[in-house]
Amino acid sequence: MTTYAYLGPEGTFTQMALDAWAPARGAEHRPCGSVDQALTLLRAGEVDGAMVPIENSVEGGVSATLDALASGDPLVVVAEVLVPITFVLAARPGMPLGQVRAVGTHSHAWAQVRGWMESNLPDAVYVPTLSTAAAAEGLAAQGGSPAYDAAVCAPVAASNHGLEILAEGIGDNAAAVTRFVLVARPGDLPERTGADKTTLVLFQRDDHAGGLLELLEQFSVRGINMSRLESRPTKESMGSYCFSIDIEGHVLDERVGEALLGLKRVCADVRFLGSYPAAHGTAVQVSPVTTDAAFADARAWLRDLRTLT
Ligand SMILES: O=C(O)C(=O)Cc1ccccc1
Repeated sequence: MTTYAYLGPEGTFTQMALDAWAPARGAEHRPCGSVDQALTLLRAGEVDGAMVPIENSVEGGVSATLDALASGDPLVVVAEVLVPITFVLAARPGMPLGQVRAVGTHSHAWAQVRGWMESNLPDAVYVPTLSTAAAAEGLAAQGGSPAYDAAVCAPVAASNHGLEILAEGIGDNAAAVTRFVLVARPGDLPERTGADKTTLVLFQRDDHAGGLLELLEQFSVRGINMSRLESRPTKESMGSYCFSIDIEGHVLDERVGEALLGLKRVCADVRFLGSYPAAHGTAVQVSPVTTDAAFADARAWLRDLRTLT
């Protein structure tokens, strides 16, 4: 049976993403305490895949995931799942809202309920936890003096632990969506669907004027749209960054292959983090001058030139 690790414990949004992608009936789901733990199990060959959060429509990239994928033994994204996010504030039965002094949750959840907290619990202290469900679990398990009085979590995490809901729908943006990725060890490439994404991490050769432009023009001249661009410190020295990028297209698309060749020339390193079907399923718009056929025609023309002269 296929085994998947995920950011647990039970009741996380990550578990919802994994359930949506691979229902637990047909696969083993193994909860992990952190993104790093899930990826370590995967790298060690103890699980076949790992579901981890990568990006949120309100708070942006999940640094722990981006950094863990950018270094270490190579891993690749093989699928993405979008999950709409709804938060509740939950506490042990009998705790009134007015007595909540400290709130435990995941940093991305806290960032998404800041406005509600400011209006309703302006003096509440934030206590970070490794996931929203870990906050709910910790609250239920704690003895006499809990580190926090309430948890921001999914409704299912509150009910799993017999917590009472003090407020629901507390997210500042009702349309918030989090993007999760299923990561695997490099192996079979997901098939090309025409609605694909490719994830890359680019390391610059050196710091110079127009350096980022030089990387991005590799996409632009080949008609490739980017759907995410983030700079992350390489952790080597102050001011040293790599770029974590999602583009539209599959590594088997000619225009993507050509862009990768260009990047390989101008970058110190290019880390390929996979090509996989985009969750939205909408076919990538390709201009007539960047289709596979256009690249093949141009290559045939050059081949002829070289053999004729
Ligand atoms: O903590 C969770 O439940 C997670 O799955 C990570 C997360 C946290 C906040 C928003 C989306 C995902």
